[in-house]
Amino acid sequence: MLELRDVSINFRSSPGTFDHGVHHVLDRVSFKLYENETLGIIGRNGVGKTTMLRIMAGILAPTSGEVITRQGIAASLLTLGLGHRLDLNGRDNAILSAMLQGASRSEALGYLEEIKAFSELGDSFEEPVRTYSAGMKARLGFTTALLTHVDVLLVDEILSVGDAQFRSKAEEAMKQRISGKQTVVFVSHSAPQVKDLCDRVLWIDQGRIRAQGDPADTIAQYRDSMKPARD
Ligand SMILES: Nc1ncnc2c1ncn2[C@@H]1O[C@H](COP(=O)(O)OP(=O)(O)OP(=O)(O)O)[C@@H](O)[C@H]1O
Repeated sequence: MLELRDVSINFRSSPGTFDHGVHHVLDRVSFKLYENETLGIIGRNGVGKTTMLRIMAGILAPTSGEVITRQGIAASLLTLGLGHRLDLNGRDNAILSAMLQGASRSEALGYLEEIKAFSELGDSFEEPVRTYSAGMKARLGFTTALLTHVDVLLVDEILSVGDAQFRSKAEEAMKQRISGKQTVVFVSHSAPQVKDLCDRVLWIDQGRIRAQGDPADTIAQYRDSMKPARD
């Protein structure tokens, strides 16, 4: 339902750096995302996992290559720490985020009570988001994205925040969503979460797909690559 074909992306870095001001992040990456699958993306810090999600969401355009989506498919990026208007309260932020993820205004209003209940924000739901702690913002962001319906859910490291109680509730809700008819791309540094939630895993290294396939096998290869070499 979504395909990356020979996608490369370069960012401009400060002039005078060793790479002459151009930072090559993804280098001719190709893969297909199939309907209803949960695809995990793993790799070291800074290899381009978030960048890949942003390309799939249509937020970033690749330098070269194509992103092919079936007509009418909406992909939405579920990420934390972005997208809140600090002057607005939780309720208005939830409406705004739901609409940015493709919901109509009436659909967004229809999700509100469920978002308020799941996020456990209580009266704070009516308070400006600038008064929220990081964990409260995370609850609001996660819940809004979770309860808004999208064709492809792109999940960036969101199951690693919040307190232990909310984290396990969030993970459970995500599992239920994944086991239903939902196509998901999941970026995480947590091997147990990736093994538990994903059907297939891509390992990104030095701009390319280094390995892909069964989650346990791919994670094992990734881990082996990080072991210090012995002579
Ligand atoms: N808008 C941008 N401008 C310049 N460089 C960028 C931009 N966005 C990302 N980068 C660079 O691209 C590289 C990949 O970043 P990205 O956030 O995709 O990595 P990641 O694999 O998700 O990392 P992490 O595991 O640490 O979250 C990094 O070196 C980052 O500095």
